[in-house]
Amino acid sequence: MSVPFEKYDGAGNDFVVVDDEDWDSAVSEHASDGDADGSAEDTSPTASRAAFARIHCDREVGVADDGAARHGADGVLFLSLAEGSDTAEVTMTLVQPDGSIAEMCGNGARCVAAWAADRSGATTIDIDTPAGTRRAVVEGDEVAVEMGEPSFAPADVPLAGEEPLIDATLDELDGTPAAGLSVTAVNTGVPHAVVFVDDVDEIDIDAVAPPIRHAEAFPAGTNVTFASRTVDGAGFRQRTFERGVEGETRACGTGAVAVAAAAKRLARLPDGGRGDEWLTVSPPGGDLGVTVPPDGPARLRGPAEKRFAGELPAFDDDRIDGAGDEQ
Ligand SMILES: N[C@H](CCC[C@H](N)C(=O)O)C(=O)O
Repeated sequence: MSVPFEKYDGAGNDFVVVDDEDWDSAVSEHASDGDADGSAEDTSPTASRAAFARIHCDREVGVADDGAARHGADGVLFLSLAEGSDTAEVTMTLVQPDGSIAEMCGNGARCVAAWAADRSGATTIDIDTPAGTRRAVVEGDEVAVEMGEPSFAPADVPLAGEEPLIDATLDELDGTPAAGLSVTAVNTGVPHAVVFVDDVDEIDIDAVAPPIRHAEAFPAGTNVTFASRTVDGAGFRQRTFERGVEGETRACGTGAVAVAAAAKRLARLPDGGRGDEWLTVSPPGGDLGVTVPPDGPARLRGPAEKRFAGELPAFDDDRIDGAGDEQ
């Protein structure tokens, strides 16, 4: 039983894209064919989606690009497209490599818009996410997407404490590789702990990020985004250790917005900016543009490209069951 997919990426943050209709017919065929072992996990779409994501996002043995140079993905985008007259509407569900569902994904949303434009010809796309509906506009090979208003409120991030974390050190990090680092906690659709450093290239992210990612200060966990000013001072370099990927990604859209929002809150924007100018934030995978205006939603802009298409086993029971059992 296989399911068609397309591989997209936004500045190297890459996703397997599956149309919900294709997934649902694979699920119902699988159940009716009696392939299912009869357990709820085997045919329940949610559990099966998690198992599908675990297997095909794996960086060692997951989906391979044409040259098999790179395996896996930063998540699976399950999409449902409704076409209007000159706009399109897409319901987006991002299942991450650990099987978790993320409330929002900035680069994923931009890839969703490119996918919808490729299918419908529309250039304005409304994307329904668990974090709310976000409007995207496709402009050539770039996509700009509204990202809502960043929030530092403890209830929004969310935080365990009553006070916002603004350039704050966490006692619980003492004795860990993250000891002494200051974090600024902001929700840009998902939680981010932003850490400004002198040079992001000097960070041992796999050692320093996990103590913050799992800190008790963040009851829902958090993504960990490091930022340093570019040499010319006009923008920021960015590196993000992502919750749900449990590792560094080549780009993170909500992370780029978090850098701009935290820089604005800490009066670190270039030339004392108010945030309504486009700010370049540069993760390893490519440049992103961000605005964080005083009176409206943040916006994220950058490339979103289709790389290749194919078919993947949806319910290869020998492999999926194993993955499902790990839950
Ligand atoms: N890992 C994130 C979701 C994906 C965010 C990132 N890929 C982006 O482009 O915003 C989380 O679980 O909060």
